[in-house]
Amino acid sequence: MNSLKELGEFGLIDVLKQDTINDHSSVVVGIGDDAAVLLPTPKQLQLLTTDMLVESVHFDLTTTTPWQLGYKAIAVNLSDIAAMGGAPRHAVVSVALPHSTPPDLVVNLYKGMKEICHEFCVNIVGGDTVSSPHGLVINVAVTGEVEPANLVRRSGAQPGDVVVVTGNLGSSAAGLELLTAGQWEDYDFAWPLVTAHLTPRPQVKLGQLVAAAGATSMDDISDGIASEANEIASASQVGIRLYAGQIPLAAELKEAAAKLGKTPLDYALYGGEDFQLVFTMEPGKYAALLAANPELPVTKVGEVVDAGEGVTLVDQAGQVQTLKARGYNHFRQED
Ligand SMILES: Nc1ncnc2c1ncn2[C@@H]1O[C@H](COP(=O)(O)OP(=O)(O)OP(=O)(O)O)[C@@H](O)[C@H]1O
Ligand SMILES: Cc1ncc(C[n+]2csc(CCOP(=O)(O)O)c2C)c(N)n1
Ligand SMILES: [Mg+2]
Ligand SMILES: [Mg+2]
Ligand SMILES: [Mg+2]
Repeated sequence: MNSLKELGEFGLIDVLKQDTINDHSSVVVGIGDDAAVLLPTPKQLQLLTTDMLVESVHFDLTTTTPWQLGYKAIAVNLSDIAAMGGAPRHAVVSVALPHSTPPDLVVNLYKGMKEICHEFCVNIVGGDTVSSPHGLVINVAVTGEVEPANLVRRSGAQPGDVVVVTGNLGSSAAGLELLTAGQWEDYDFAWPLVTAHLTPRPQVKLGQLVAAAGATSMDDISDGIASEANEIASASQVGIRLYAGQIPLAAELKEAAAKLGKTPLDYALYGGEDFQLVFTMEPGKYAALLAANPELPVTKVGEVVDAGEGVTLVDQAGQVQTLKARGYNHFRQED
């Protein structure tokens, strides 16, 4: 397998299609026909989402292995299914490959995808393979299922609800900066941050759990909590008040931020790509959720308030400032 030219489009697909089905019971036809044929679970709502990763915009092949890229391409999509309270089921994967791409790179890309698909019982049931004149592009679309009663949208937050996040925030953005700066291997604190950036774990189990526990709105944190809080506030027609001192930060992020000359909060609020979840819930239900699951990796970071208050951040000194949606934006560099 020396080059894509020798292998050809169809030779490559033949290699890639091995070990792509993890739940045979829901796939009638997988890779190999004009369309996949799937058996949905009766009475479940179908979810469908897609996210694309573009070389130099979302990843740099000098700091990301093909395996890690494959893992992340699926993870970012599973994260959107998690944010609806659903279980992921099937994926289609499209790749645009420069002519010079070594076939091994594509095989390793698929190994990373197959690993996370196996972990979350997702089937790769199709895709598309094309050539690209400039850089590698990978687009994934994923289906999921959710019981109608457990569906969580961005639009259900109510004044009085608590605002809660899973995991820690800001690690991924700091990891990206360490990767870009190079020589991150010299620092003990770098590994968990770099890992958070390269191979984020989608919070599928937690998403389903908090959905069943009565979350009123939910979003995954792809562009930064400042951006997602504004999205929930606008979809729900409410205000949101976040407390800077309550945002969960990894100990390693604090060390890295000191080294990189920024505050950890900058990464946490605006960094993006954490792929944690932010959700809102009536306080009594949140207390019951914590009582039943004392070890749950969740942190209350704020409250839902009336729309008139807008989206604000209360700093450690009690000062209130407007929290702008200053997360990652592909076309705009916000202030
Ligand atoms: N080119 C497009 N055509 C149609 N719908 C789109 C397009 N781009 C985005 N959308 C839709 O707009 C909404 C917001 O998309 P967005 O990509 O911001 O959400 P997300 O996937 O949760 O975030 P991220 O891409 O940062 O992970 C979604 O409903 C998405 O399906
Ligand atoms: C090489 C390189 N440069 C910059 C970034 C940062 N970055 C790219 S997209 C994005 C937000 C989510 O994207 P989307 O809204 O498309 O899902 C972020 C924070 C990166 N990961 N790699
Ligand atoms: Mg998207
Ligand atoms: Mg999302
Ligand atoms: Mg997304």
